[in-house]
Amino acid sequence: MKIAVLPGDGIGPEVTRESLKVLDALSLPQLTLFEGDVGGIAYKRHGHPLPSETLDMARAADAVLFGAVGDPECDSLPRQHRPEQAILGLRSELGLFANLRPAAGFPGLEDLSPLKPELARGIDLLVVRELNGDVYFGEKGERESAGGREGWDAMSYNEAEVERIAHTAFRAARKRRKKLTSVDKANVLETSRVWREVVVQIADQYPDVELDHMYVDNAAMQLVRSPGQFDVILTGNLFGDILSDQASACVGSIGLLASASLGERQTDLGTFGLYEPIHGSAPDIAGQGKANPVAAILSLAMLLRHSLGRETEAGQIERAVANTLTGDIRGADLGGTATTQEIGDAVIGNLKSIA
Ligand SMILES: NC(=O)C1=CN([C@@H]2O[C@H](COP(=O)(O)OP(=O)(O)OC[C@H]3O[C@@H](n4cnc5c(N)ncnc54)[C@H](O)[C@@H]3O)[C@@H](O)[C@H]2O)C=CC1
Ligand SMILES: CC(C)CC(=O)C(=O)O
Ligand SMILES: [Mg+2]
Repeated sequence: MKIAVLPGDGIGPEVTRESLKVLDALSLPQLTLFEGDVGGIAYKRHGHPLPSETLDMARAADAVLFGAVGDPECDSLPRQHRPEQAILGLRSELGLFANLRPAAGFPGLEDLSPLKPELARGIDLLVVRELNGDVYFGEKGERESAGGREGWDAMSYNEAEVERIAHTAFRAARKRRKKLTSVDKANVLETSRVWREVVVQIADQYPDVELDHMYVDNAAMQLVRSPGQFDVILTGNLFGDILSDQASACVGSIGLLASASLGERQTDLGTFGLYEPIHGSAPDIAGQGKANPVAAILSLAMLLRHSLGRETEAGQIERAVANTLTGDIRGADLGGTATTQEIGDAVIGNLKSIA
């Protein structure tokens, strides 16, 4: 079992450290970890945010454990050298087109959600976000216009791209409550019109899954008005990025939500994938011990489940996190005073009493 560990920038190394402590506590046999530079730190050390050694290391592994990238000191670099290009590059180079972002209310945290407790309690959804296309990967540039410099980014989805992510979402819905909401902006965007037509075609193969469609503006509103109505949300790269951050706040904090980015490659152990918290490098709290490591620790659980075939250990970590959150160990994001390290230690303590 080979895991490439890419901690990255800001709070990335801080939360990844806690995940690695949890992994260590599991004492899994035949596990080899490789650590690589990625993001702003990689640019500063190697002149590129995604050095070829890092990409090769990720390719050679069974799974990638990723922290976060992003560094204010790099914000004015040309786009190809910005830290964010590293995560975009990993997603596209590794063919990771399906981003799974589960969001479920944690018992004991209902009062910490900005929503009413009864609404927060009802959240149990999965955002299935397409990760290799959309406006993030379209042509982009700057040109002269009558109004001065004009920035532009092309948005597009082709049928094949929509088909494969739609299959992922329908299959996920089958294992859950069998309800799929496809979120688009088909009343305005050609990209979304093709998206919706393809999703409708694919739905024929999943008659047991109830499909509905929602415009993204309405979806953003419904997510705070009545989040319990959602089971699986299928959407594109941009809308999925935004809606999943919003879902995290509904649950209580962006420091709680994990993600798996999967493609088609199978290994002897499972599906190759990259696992990361949904949050970024949070430079505003980096180096202060204020980062909540739960999202990173739950990302490790997803890694064990999807890429290493370790469902038992994944479930144990999830239970240990849930038990920790029902206790009184809370980080600053949840109104408490526990440090990143203290939260990680508490999860390990709970894990030891479960495993
Ligand atoms: N996958 C990645 O590596 C991502 C990288 N970024 C990058 O991260 C940098 C910062 O971006 P932001 O828009 O500020 O998003 P962010 O997700 O880093 O932070 C947003 C807010 O949430 C808080 N926060 C985030 N994670 C937290 C945690 N684990 N515990 C407690 N509080 C937490 C931060 O302190 C901040 O106030 C940028 O350079 C951005 O491009 C942003 C999103 C994803
Ligand atoms: C940093 C961006 C490239 C993407 C992002 O915000 C995300 O994937 O959540
Ligand atoms: Mg994001």
